Amino acid sequence: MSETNTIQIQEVTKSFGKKVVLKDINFDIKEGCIYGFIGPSGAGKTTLVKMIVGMDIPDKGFIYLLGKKMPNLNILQQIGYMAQSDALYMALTGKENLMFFASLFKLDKTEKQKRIAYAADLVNLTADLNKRVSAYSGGMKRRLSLAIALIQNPKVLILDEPTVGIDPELRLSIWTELLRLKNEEEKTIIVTTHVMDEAEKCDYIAMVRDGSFIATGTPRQLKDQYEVNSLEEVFLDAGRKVQ
Ligand SMILES: Nc1ncnc2c1ncn2[C@@H]1O[C@H](COP(=O)(O)OP(=O)(O)OP(=O)(O)O)[C@@H](O)[C@H]1O
Repeated sequence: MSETNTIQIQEVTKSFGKKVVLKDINFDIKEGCIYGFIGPSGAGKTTLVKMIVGMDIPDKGFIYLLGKKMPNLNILQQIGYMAQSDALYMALTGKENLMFFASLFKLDKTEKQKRIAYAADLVNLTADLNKRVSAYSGGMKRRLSLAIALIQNPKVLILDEPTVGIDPELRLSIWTELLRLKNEEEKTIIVTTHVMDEAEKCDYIAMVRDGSFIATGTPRQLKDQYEVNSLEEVFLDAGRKVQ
């Protein structure tokens, strides 16, 4: 693992109307590590990842990704983003969706074909690639969205609840692949999740509640610090302390 910061979040605050959704967040994300943003619905996870990707702008503070202040269109090729709701072309087939998104990036023809085959295989969609997306189940659409996030071989992967609606077997194989991408290709990965056993697989965790990071560290550090055996207990204890 390198010590380079791929993402720096500095004093980020964001409100919608009168509601402060993120309060003065400071956090560094190191290259080649998996980070989990864990927290209940409405905690502010999606708002934060959207600002990291550059789809929204902080009211106060800054986000730097690969040394560039976000938002920055020039580094979109380096960011694979999987949103919480699927943004797919329903009338097109899975393959056509992958081809469309691949065409947004600078990839030569052979590379494009290779990436499409790799991404489809990873999410177990190869056999269904010629079906229209309108005929896909919810889980298949999530899997296609994940394949799209990987299509241009980005350095940074930002995945908003990537395994919701995905069966346990495929969930496991997706995690195996995320760990491989980290270990062998030094990808930096952010995952938001409600699932504590997924949090255990992350190198670092930020527990988010009411717009603040209430606890951060490795899973081991957090359990030791709170003297408990599970991340669920850490989350509950950390939540009680800030009340
Ligand atoms: N565009 C918006 N306009 C107004 N309020 C918003 C907007 N986007 C998010 N919010 C509010 O900001 C808060 C944080 O939402 P966010 O989607 O970031 O939470 P989350 O932690 O990702 O939750 P979930 O796990 O349900 O996705 C919520 O109260 C939400 O209603």
